[in-house]
Amino acid sequence: MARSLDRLYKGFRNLVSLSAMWSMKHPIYSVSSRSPSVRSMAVLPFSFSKPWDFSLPNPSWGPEMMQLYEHYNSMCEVETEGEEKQESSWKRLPGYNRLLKYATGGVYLSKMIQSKARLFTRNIREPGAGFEYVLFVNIKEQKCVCILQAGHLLEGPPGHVHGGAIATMIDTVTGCLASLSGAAMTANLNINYRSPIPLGSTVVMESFLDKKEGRKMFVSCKVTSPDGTKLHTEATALFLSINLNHLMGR
Ligand SMILES: CCCCCCCCCC(=O)SCCNC(=O)CCNC(=O)[C@H](O)C(C)(C)COP(=O)(O)OP(=O)(O)OC[C@H]1O[C@@H](n2cnc3c(N)ncnc32)[C@H](O)[C@@H]1OP(=O)(O)O
Repeated sequence: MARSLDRLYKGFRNLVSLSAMWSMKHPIYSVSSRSPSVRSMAVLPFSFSKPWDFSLPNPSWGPEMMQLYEHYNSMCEVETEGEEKQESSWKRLPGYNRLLKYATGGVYLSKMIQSKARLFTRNIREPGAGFEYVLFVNIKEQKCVCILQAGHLLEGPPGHVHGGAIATMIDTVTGCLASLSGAAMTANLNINYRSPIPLGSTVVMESFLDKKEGRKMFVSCKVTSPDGTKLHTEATALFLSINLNHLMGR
């Protein structure tokens, strides 16, 4: 089991480099089926034989979501300086509803639960209904950007996004950043909600690694309107890198 978890995090790191390859060749939803690390990392939300990459555009994405996706996706392309080509430090992270085909987890999980487990933010099948998002990371700058379009199933106050849904996404974005160099868990998350997010709207979530002290990673996150003029939410988080046995209840 510990080995499987290790594969999960290695796989997550692989995704960073794989995503660049995919973004260059997608028709929408196409995913290389040749990579064994990808095949082993996801189960299907639908009856397709390939893992479904939720981070690629679908018809529910509005113009702002598409525009921002294209903006950041174009930054992931290979940069050319004169004759020289160099890999961009931006990568799009593919998004699956499962990180491993066969879940691993605490020793208390039954096989039945494990087989049904799904990533919280990727378990709504109807396009546009829940969390529509795509993550981009800049490894050099230790920065993560998420473009989020919040669907109608995320309602909290009438017509606006639930604070828990916003917290979920902040945890996801900061968590991705903190996990780039290995397994990490949220120890602390502080959120200031500054202005409500209308349902159906698109927001930009930017996360930075502020400080690293041993196992501790201090990460901040800001949620704004696409043009950056409206601040919706601010957060700081503490992540602790963990030994994978920690998740095995040992
Ligand atoms: C790749 C997929 C992308 C998806 C991303 C999704 C990301 C989602 C991330 C999550 O949601 S994780 C789930 C929510 N988090 C948890 O369930 C964590 C539950 N808590 C724990 O498991 C442990 O408390 C934890 C691993 C966080 C820390 O336990 P440890 O035993 O490893 O640490 P320890 O208690 O020894 O503390 C180590 C240091 O951290 C400090 N510390 C620990 N918890 C703290 C806290 N809450 N606030 C401030 N400091 C804290 C602690 O004081 C100490 O400081 P010093 O070294 O300076 O003495």
